[in-house]
Amino acid sequence: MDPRMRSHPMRPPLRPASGTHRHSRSSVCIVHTPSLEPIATADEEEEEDETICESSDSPRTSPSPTHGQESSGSSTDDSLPPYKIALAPLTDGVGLFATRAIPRGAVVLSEAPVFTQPPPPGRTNSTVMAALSQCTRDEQRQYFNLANAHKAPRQGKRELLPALGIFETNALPCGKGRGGRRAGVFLLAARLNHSCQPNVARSWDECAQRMTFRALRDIGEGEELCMNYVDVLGTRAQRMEELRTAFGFECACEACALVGEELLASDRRRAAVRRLFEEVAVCGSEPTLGLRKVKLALRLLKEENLVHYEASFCFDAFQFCILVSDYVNAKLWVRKAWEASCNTSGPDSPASRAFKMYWANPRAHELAGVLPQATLHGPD
Ligand SMILES: C[S@@+](CC[C@H](N)C(=O)[O-])C[C@H]1O[C@@H](n2cnc3c(N)ncnc32)[C@H](O)[C@@H]1O
Repeated sequence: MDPRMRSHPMRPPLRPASGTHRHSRSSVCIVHTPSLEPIATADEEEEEDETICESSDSPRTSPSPTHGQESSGSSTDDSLPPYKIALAPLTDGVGLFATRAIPRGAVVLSEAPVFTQPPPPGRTNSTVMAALSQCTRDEQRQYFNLANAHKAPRQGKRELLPALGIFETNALPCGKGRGGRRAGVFLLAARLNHSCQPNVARSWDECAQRMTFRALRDIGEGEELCMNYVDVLGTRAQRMEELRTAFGFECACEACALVGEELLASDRRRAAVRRLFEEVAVCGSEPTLGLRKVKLALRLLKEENLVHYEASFCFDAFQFCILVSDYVNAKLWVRKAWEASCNTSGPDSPASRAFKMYWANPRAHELAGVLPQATLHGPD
């Protein structure tokens, strides 16, 4: 389960090194996510969307799924689920498939966990069994029909008892409880397979205690809905190794099926984006160079059909612009970051709310005007 807790890397939130609100030129540091302090707190290590509201130990909401809700302007009035469970030919089991076209940003599914568990060592087969005893017969039946990647021992990992094995195969991170970060099983979303070119993003809604799954791009009728269990910026060999170790399967996704020149090009692009992600963070005193790197990363991400990091890079570009008091372009970049964030995690996520706040008032960012004035570029 652990790798699914880190579907993509995020930098820690911006924290002034000295506790002051200004920076010397040499200490300027670009961070990939906004400081959420004015609005909310977030655990950036695992990039969860956690809005300040009731305790995450609040009573469980109904696990009945909802779907087809709106996000940032996309619209559908069809009340039937936009997915169905069907055999997934490239995997051993089933998957979720779109039953109609789903526009980018639309909520595909919103589901409460059937139950949650604390992190190990507080999570054992007995604690999972105890939680299951509180579920209905139908939920128990559905639970024991889910995939189990821990049926047999493999690669130094011991076999797990069925209840725990199913939990570790299917659970997703969902907020913090008293015992630490919790994970839960979502009976429908557990059917989402992994893709290194995912078309669905998940975000945890702390207030509603539900996981929301949104379309990362326009999805066609019949297309399989897939999220990513591990970070997808590695080369195919790195991704395969991680999936094999954690889940014991050989990834059969479109990106991993590439061969020859196409595979080499894909590996090169992903490796370059990962490198740029690191390099951009240390370009604080060279905003022109930093912005060039952001634009290159965005182009490579587009070529790879990867959407996940768009908001993050656009927010980096915003920071380069505000460093030199280019508020016109800063607003264009942070608006783009907001749009991307709404599409992946919804308008109420802490990141989306922070982007919106900086869009309204870019001067509120603590890096504003730290470097001599200049004019940079807006998005293409
Ligand atoms: C959370 S379940 C996903 C749903 C599962 N296919 C089912 O039938 O219930 C995870 C398991 O699905 C399979 N799986 C998921 N993504 C895959 C992929 N890209 N390639 C091959 N198998 C995959 C693996 O067996 C994995 O352990």
